[in-house]
Amino acid sequence: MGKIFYIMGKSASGKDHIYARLMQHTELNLKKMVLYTTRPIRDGEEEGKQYFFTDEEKLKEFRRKGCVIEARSYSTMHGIWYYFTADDGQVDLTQDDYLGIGTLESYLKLKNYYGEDAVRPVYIEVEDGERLTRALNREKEQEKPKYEEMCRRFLADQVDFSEENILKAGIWKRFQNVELEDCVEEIVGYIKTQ
Ligand SMILES: Nc1ncnc2c1ncn2[C@@H]1O[C@H](COP(=O)(O)OP(=O)(O)OP(=O)(O)O)[C@@H](O)[C@H]1O
Repeated sequence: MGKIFYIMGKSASGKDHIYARLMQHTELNLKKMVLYTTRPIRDGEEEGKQYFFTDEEKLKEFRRKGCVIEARSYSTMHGIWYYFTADDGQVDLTQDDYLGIGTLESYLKLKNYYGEDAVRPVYIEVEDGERLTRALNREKEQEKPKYEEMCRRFLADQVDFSEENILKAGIWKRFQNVELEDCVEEIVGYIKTQ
């Protein structure tokens, strides 16, 4: 039976970078599990790579078909952004292992949908000051930096990823992203034992 390795962590903890590095470890044979979002694409992102960039109409269509596994919305400085996971035929756990990225809430919904044993958490942590520095540096490189949105997410994450919520989700293992390569190696070791 295949597993879904699900990367979680606060904003700018390095999820996208870790995801990309794990996909390069071809010996793990992980397939992509790509979420949908209605947020605008950022410079450097590609359709179907970080997300499927879509609109609310598509979300409604998936809802009508009954294949939305989880959906969440954020009231941002730029309007409401939706993120959702749909059972769109991507995942076949009889065949493969998958790698996904999400929130604590979506992790719980995935476990509910695919079964407790099918979903394994990969929780990434970075010291807050360092993480804010990384977030700011990343934002500065954008053509149109969204500093207010960056701050909103930083504050919202402190609530969404509170210690209480992490423990409630049953997450006991955390991977520290100090040096990216060391962190990736540790996760590779963990995946191989699952
Ligand atoms: N170990 C590291 N050392 C230094 N910088 C890092 C490290 N890991 C990631 N970064 C940098 O931190 C920034 C955030 O990384 P990334 O975009 O992967 O985070 P994320 O968790 O996917 O963020 P978000 O949830 O906000 O999209 C990037 O600019 C990346 O280059």
